[in-house]
Amino acid sequence: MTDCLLSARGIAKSFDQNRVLHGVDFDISAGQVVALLGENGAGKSTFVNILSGALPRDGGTIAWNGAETVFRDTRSALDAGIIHIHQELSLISSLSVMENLFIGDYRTGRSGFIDRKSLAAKARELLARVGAAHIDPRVEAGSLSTAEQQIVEIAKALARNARLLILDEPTASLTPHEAEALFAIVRDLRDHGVAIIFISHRFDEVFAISDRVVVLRDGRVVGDRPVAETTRAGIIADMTGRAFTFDALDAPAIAADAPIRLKADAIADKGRVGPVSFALRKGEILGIFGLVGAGRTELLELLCGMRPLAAGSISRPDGVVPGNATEAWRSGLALLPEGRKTNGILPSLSLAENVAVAKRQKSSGILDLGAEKSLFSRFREALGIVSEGPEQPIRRLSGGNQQKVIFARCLASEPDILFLDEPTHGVDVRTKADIYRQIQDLAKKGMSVVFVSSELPEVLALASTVMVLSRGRQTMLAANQGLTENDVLTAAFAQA
Ligand SMILES: Nc1ncnc2c1ncn2[C@@H]1O[C@H](COP(=O)(O)OP(=O)(O)OP(=O)(O)O)[C@@H](O)[C@H]1O
Repeated sequence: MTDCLLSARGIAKSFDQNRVLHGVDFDISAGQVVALLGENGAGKSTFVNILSGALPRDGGTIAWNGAETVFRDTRSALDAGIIHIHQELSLISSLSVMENLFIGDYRTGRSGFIDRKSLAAKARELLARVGAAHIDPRVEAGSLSTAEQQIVEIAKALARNARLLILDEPTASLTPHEAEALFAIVRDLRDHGVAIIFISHRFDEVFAISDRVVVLRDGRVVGDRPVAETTRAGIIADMTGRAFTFDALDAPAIAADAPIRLKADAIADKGRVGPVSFALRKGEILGIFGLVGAGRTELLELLCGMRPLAAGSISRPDGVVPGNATEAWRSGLALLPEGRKTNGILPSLSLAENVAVAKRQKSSGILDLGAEKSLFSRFREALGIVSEGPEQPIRRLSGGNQQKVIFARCLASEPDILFLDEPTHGVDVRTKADIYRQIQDLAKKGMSVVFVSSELPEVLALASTVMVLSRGRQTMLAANQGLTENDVLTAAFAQA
């Protein structure tokens, strides 16, 4: 390619004995959107981390604008205009949104002090460009939801002069509406000559936005085609090495006389969510949908005792309503939180320990090493966790595999009610199907499940009952029989 902005040849990388990239060739031109696809652990993040200077390579060359280059660190890649937005967001929670947006690039006024007024105005302009005018640039970044933080990260990239933008799962916690707003920005950047590498496990998005599709399998490029010459089935076959069909799911109906496991009566917190009322029955799968900021995560936290109730009441047949996370696990509730890096993984612990931690808490700390390992092995097989073994530290796993470990932790505690906040965040297509099947099997065996998802097809495929929140208010609670995407979206935009 002559007009290549970046051309990588023979990129190789190992972690200890584990060879992760085996000579990857990759080209991208200005104004092109290339989707980089592959199963969890295929090497996508490792490859883009090398491009953005975050990881050194063991072999191969990178030409930037035709000249061979070595980006020794992220700073030098950043200076060249390579901006990498990671799967796990990197805003500094204690700083305001605007400080995060212009970090290292504060403008000073005539007095030499930071001109906060012009900073705020510029921040508002950027946030408006990414469809997030509702975010106040003066609030702490840590007070935003994961999805809102994702949007701020994109705005932050706009604040710099991106020439190559790497988006690693940018829409994982965005609803279709926000994802569409993001794509409008991506298209706009592309039309202005920015090259974009887009990593996603969502095929619709790949087809909606990419010019070319590159597929990695076990650290090798196994497909590199214009998007017009690819099909979903062809990509999946490249990714997995075999044809793969996604069995249609049928959302289980719930008997009206199934016993109630949890009842919420007009519950609300101090302003972000409520009033919400519902009764969750044995074997029921309640899917909660809503736009970013609708209060979905806050509702799960209220139900698990991790956020104080300001109004209403929660009741369970055994009378136990937990007041904190430990009580929740002990009383038979399990929560898979949103944002696995901040709330989910215990980074310095092994895989086996990460899986066993909740079960251990439930059984008052008694679980020996052998039991932990066999617990891990059971879930490794069921969920296809790609790892070197039970003692590997979790921080060394790919993002999607970390998500599977946290899911395994929830299942291992054998809860009565499983709360899942974006359970398939960063998970590949085959594992997604495995997770859906597991959730349905568990529900058939009597477990009740409450899950939040930004993927509307996921909600409609899995849930027996659908709840929609709009700006914290409940705008729909209906059996999932004959519901359409349009019904749910209408409720999500309703002004309750
Ligand atoms: N810091 C590390 N130390 C050791 N091994 C690592 C490290 N980072 C990644 N790996 C290993 O490299 C392999 C590729 O991981 P990578 O994160 O690049 O995959 P990925 O394709 O981005 O997956 P996902 O879709 O789950 O994000 C995995 O087997 C992972 O365990």
